[in-house]
Amino acid sequence: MSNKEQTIDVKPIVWTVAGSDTAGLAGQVADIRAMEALNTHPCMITTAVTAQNNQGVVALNALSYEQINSQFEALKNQLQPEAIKVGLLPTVDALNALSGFLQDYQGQLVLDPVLMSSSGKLLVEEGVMERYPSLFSKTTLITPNIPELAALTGINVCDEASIKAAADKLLEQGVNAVLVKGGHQETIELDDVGEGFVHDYFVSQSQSFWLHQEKQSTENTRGTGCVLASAIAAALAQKYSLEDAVVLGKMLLNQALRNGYSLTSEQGLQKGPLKPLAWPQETGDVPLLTSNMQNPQKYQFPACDEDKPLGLYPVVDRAEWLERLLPLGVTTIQLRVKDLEGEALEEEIRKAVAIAEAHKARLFINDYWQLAIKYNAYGVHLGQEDLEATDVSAIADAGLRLGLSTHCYYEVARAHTIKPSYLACGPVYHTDSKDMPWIPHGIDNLMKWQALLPDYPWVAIGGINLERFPRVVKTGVSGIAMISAITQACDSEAITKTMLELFKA
Ligand SMILES: Cc1ncc(COP(=O)(O)OP(=O)(O)O)c(N)n1
Ligand SMILES: Cc1ncsc1CCOP(=O)(O)O
Ligand SMILES: [Mg+2]
Repeated sequence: MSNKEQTIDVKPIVWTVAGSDTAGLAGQVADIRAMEALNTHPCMITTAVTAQNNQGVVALNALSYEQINSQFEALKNQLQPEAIKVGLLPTVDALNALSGFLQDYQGQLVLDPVLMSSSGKLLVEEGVMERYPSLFSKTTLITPNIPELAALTGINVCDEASIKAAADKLLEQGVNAVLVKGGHQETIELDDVGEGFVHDYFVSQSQSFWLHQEKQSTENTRGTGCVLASAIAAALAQKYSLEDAVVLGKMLLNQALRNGYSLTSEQGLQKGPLKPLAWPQETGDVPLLTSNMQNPQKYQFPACDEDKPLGLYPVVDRAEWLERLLPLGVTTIQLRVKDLEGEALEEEIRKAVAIAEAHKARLFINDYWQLAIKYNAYGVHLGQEDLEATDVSAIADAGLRLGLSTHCYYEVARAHTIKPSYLACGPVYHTDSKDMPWIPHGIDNLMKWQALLPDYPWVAIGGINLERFPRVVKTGVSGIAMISAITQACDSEAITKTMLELFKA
């Protein structure tokens, strides 16, 4: 036997605490499909054996406290969950069995408050809804649709303001975050929002945003809520942040809706299930993400000369670097000044624009979008926190290119909504040039995002040096950005020339 250490690929475990569905459309069948698609292992705690067909729920056979509790007991020491998805809790007994287990549980929990079937049949006994708040202190995310939000809060949810008020009420009652699903928005008044979009609202103590998705025209929608909540739980189990898990959950849902199928062609009975398949990789599945409910504004930014990759992309802090690097053949460069203001800053930008123009190079100005417009730079590079104080339309209207940083799925969705001229992915490796809360993505993630949004030029940044350079070139990115490998090299000109050659090769 070899003494080489064996590496075992351990799959994160996710529990579904929910009802079964004889018809194989919703409930735990849907949960399992979603959890497996996101590369996690599902364990099942069944709260009710439902008798369903494609017309609806025929019978709901709730399991007893002992029957449910024995399932928790069987799993709790051997197959501990990274995350739990809770669906149908038909009885107070089911809720009590779950509450008992949760007393010592510190992990993630996604609560999908299943109260009614899609045909309007009440699925929970008296007393269950009133006891829901007892689960809230353990709830990472609750995912009500509009009727469920109204039932849980007693608020008449009829417009944007009441969606927000009702979601805030759930936060006040102790849940960590709320995702209000927009699937039932026919019932509410939407100001200035065009037809054809579904709008979901996310809110936590620290953040809120809207997700927008063009409605898919399909009858095969059974199990939609189950797939979404399970996908979010699976993404949490994969250690994604909550915001990322929500975006990934939506992406898997969109994929699943596209791949849904019918079981019969009989009129009125065609409603089939969704089919989540695998890690979402299609551009069309990425939701649009904004801070308000209105359909996202469409911007048009010029391209960065599509036939010419951005190439080696030094990020420098003074205009004099342009004098040194552009004559070597560098065609893209960024001025990133963090220690000047007022006249001195403006002078540095003015000088850099003039030098770049003389060399016909593409100069991006970091952060200072107004000065970039004033001096007519080639483009602006912004991080997502910069966006809050930016008039994005002004940059587009001035005809400047826009590059946006992305560090996670949430930011990828937000950037894609703006449709900039390029997207930057970082940090690819650990960087000492900036304090960053992000775990380095590595080459694999860079390639995953490029494959997800292949229509953008991608720029890799973070910890890229001469040794790593060839590996990054091989990913096919349009540009490779760096600070220290060039600006702190013993011979900046020599390393620049070597990298320019490596990019060409
Ligand atoms: C090409 C490129 N990618 C990412 C960044 C980082 O920009 P940002 O997130 O705005 O952070 P600061 O550079 O302002 O610290 C970049 N500058 N260039
Ligand atoms: C500004 C920035 N944004 C993501 S990584 C990074 C720093 C890159 O610097 P270096 O190339 O020295 O790692
Ligand atoms: Mg910035």
